[in-house]
Amino acid sequence: MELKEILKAITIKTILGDAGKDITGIEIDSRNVKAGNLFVAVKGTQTDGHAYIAKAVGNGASAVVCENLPDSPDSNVTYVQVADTEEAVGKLATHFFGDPTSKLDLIGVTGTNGKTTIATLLYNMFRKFGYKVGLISTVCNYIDGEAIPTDHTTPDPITLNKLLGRMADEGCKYAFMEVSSHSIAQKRIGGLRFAGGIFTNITRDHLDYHKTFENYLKAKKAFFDGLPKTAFALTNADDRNGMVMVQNTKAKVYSYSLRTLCDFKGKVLEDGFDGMLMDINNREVNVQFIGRFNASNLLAVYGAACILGKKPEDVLLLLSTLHPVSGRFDALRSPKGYTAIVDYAHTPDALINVLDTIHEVLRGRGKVITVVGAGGNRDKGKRPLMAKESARRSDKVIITSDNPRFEEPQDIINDMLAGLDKDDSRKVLSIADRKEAIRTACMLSEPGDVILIAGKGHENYQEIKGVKHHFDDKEVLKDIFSNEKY
Ligand SMILES: CC(=O)N[C@H]1[C@@H](OP(=O)(O)OP(=O)(O)OC[C@H]2O[C@@H](n3ccc(=O)[nH]c3=O)[C@H](O)[C@@H]2O)O[C@H](CO)[C@@H](O)[C@@H]1O[C@H](C)C(=O)N[C@@H](C)C(=O)N[C@H](CCC(=O)O)C(=O)O
Ligand SMILES: Nc1ncnc2c1ncn2[C@@H]1O[C@H](COP(=O)(O)OP(=O)(O)OP(=O)(O)O)[C@@H](O)[C@H]1O
Ligand SMILES: N[C@H](CCC[C@H](N)C(=O)O)C(=O)O
Ligand SMILES: [Mg+2]
Repeated sequence: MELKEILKAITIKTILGDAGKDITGIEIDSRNVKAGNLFVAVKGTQTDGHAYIAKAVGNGASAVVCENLPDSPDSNVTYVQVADTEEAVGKLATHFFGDPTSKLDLIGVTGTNGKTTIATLLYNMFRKFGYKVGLISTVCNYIDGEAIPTDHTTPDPITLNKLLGRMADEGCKYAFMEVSSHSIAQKRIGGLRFAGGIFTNITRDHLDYHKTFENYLKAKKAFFDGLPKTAFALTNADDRNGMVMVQNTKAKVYSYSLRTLCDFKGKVLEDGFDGMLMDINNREVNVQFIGRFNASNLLAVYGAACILGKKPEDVLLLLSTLHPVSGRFDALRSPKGYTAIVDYAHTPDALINVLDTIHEVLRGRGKVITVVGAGGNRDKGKRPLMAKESARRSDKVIITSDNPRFEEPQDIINDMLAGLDKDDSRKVLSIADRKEAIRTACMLSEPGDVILIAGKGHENYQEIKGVKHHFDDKEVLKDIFSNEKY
């Protein structure tokens, strides 16, 4: 695409050099620049992209968008000066990749918890409706059936627009996407035109980055503030900040709730480890999900599908066929009659959340056995707390290994054990071999009991000293179940 065509997407201050040249790609990382690319210099959290302009040119960049023009410009390169490169990059990228959100409906999901669940369920549901659909999520991205691995919840603006561009080219009608607070604050979603936004909930998280809860909330709210009039904004009325999120949006506001009357109102009529019976807008539906927070997620999915024009009865029918997202409160029933739940909970808060939900459903009718470890070379402060919160909410805890990375598994286990007082210690044992730990939990379980296997969820590996060894909690369980006598 011609440089001057790309530049139509933004307001420029100065231009130095030829604007008629053909641009072969856009990059924000000098290390990825190839011949004929446009390099956009962005000020980051660690360093300033302006320091890498010469490197980008060395790698073949033929044009540069920047806030400060270099002192000694290269005569073969076109320099474009703008007020804010972070603001410009999304707009440039989306224009370069064919303005994908003018061709498909993009729905963003934001909030502290439930983004992956809701975005993935909407993706699954709309595929079942017969559409080609895209998904951008923490676990994996999809262009209809094609899986594309990811290492971000919301990718950088170049990767994101490239993905959306491919989705549009391949005929996707919808794209469902997780919108992280980082991506809003860093304008990774700049230039995208959303057809809808969904808010789940907000609790303390990511304060290392946002510094205060107030800033974190503002980042989330900015997403709704930026939605166009044509979009919908679906919010959770049960969250104390649910209505704050949408108070300044131009979008059409809808709400969902398990407590108050609103557009999409739900109630849990019966719950068990096989699923729930819910009432949604006065219709009953059986769903294969466990726990009140999933009832809330399902309401968001139901609401969004109805707003997107699907008939409530068709939506409910599909809702009943959906399965939990892999490793998110993923329950397996053993032949012996106990339930094992694989969940990605890898923080004290998430463990509290999951264990409290288990007790809500169990209502004292069985024991809870938790198998948990903590990752190596990551936040050490959470280790003792993870052990303590697990012990407080379980009849038995088996402390084991997660991804030890470059640490010794037993050292990590010892850090966890340090969080236990005398009473807690009585119900805790440690088995470093994760397979053995799961096997022991199964052996200790009786019909009606629940085992929580926490921390690794969908991960299918165990990372030890730089090598990822195949390991899958669910596979281990299935193997144990197949040899179980009942
Ligand atoms: C703290 C943070 O969010 N950082 C993100 C940010 O990078 P940054 O601002 O730190 O970049 P920087 O290293 O200071 O560099 C500044 C600029 O110089 C460029 N550069 C740098 C070096 C070089 O040699 N050449 C060069 O051109 C960089 O490409 C960048 O454009 O912008 C980059 C591009 O978008 C992101 O990849 C990067 O994510 C880092 C790796 C990260 O770990 N982010 C996490 C915290 C994150 O984004 N998480 C959220 C939520 C996760 C969840 O809870 O679900 C997510 O959406 O994934
Ligand atoms: N609506 C909810 N409210 C509270 N907790 C939830 C909710 N939905 C899911 N959870 C819990 O939070 C965990 C993460 O869920 P999910 O992956 O859907 O969230 P996310 O917002 O995508 O998180 P991330 O920030 O890691 O991408 C789940 O394992 C589950 O235990
Ligand atoms: N993305 C998170 C998840 C970690 C999950 C856990 N299994 C671990 O390895 O610590 C992290 O890197 O902290
Ligand atoms: Mg997620």
